[in-house]
Amino acid sequence: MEPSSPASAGPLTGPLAAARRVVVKVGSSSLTSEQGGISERALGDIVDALAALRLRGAEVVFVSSGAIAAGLAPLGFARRPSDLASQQAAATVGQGLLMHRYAERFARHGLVVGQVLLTSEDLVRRSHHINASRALERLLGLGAVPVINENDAVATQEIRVGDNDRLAALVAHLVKADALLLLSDVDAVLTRHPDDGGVRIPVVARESDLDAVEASRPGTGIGTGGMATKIRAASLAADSGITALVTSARRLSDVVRGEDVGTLFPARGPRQPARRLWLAHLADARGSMRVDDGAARALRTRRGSLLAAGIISVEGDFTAGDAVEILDREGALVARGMSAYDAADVPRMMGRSTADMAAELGEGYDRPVVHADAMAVVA
Ligand SMILES: Nc1ncnc2c1ncn2[C@@H]1O[C@H](COP(=O)(O)OP(=O)(O)O)[C@@H](O)[C@H]1O
Ligand SMILES: N[C@@H](CCC(=O)OP(=O)(O)O)C(=O)O
Repeated sequence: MEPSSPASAGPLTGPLAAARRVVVKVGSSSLTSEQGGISERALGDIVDALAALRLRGAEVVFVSSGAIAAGLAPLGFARRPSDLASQQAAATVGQGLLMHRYAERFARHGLVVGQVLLTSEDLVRRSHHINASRALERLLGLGAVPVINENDAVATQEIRVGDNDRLAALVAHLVKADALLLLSDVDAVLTRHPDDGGVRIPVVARESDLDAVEASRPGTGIGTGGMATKIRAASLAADSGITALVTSARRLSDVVRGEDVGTLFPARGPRQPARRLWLAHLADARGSMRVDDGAARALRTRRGSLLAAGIISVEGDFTAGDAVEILDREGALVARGMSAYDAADVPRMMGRSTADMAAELGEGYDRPVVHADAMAVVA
């Protein structure tokens, strides 16, 4: 079948209007049946809707869960095992099956897919981050649809992102997407679980719009995070300048047509630099510094740099360039940032002005301990 041209499909409208690049994440619950196994029909509908999105001129990056769920039945598991090794085994089988189906179905629209399996290391380490981004850019440049999942077969507990909603938000940032769609088996974020009579929240413009939302009850047991991980991921995207929409996979074609469905998290503020997002959401803090009230205020209200004069104690064994947590007197997190000095250097700098430090400690001690550009202040 020949695909129709983008022009004939018409431009995107609604929340996706003007979106040049869209990350779409589909959860396991939308791809597999409760008995396990891939639902051919659901998968086919999703791929057709993604192809329609492409034909309307948007580049599509597809984050697909479902590897573990799709691998259960072939390996004889009656339900999702709780141990990591069995989940890894199921994922190796299921991921192959899923990719086979995707390649086949996208080909009907003249589209080629490329599998990209990531671990948190690929996103956390800045050098890997750049590698992943380069590969994805090239794939998109060649007109292919990247199909992304966590590399479950090798992702141990320590290096696991663990939930694909978060993975999708991080990927959206990585590829500088304009929009993120999180698709599940429920049409929107509701005030509470659908079985408890939840009603749709159409827009989350600020955190307080979620005050009345109860999202802790899990879904079917096929997916992992429930609504809570979607809310966190959509908020992460919106905070870093990417509009997010939470709806069901069934409504994807309505979204592509510009209909008012799901829960929209409009982008709040400008796109964040990669380093700040890394610090805020990914970096593994190697230590902490407690600061006095004046320094905590300067960071929180003026987004200033952390000077040695405001530091009252230091903990951990970090070296210059490591991420550290900056805590106020009471121990509440103020910011995360990259220390310009080793932990061992900080005690003799504490309480001194930058000018004194340079005069008394010599060359190399004339910089703030954490520069504002290398810091993400916690909202
Ligand atoms: N406030 C809520 N609004 C919508 N769904 C909710 C809410 N609280 C809990 N849920 C449950 O979360 C489920 C979606 O999460 P999950 O099953 O993990 O999906 P996925 O596999 O798509 O990631 C819904 O099917 C629903 O049962
Ligand atoms: N990487 C795992 C999915 C993890 C996950 O977050 O699942 P889901 O809640 O269905 O999006 C898999 O492919 O099975």
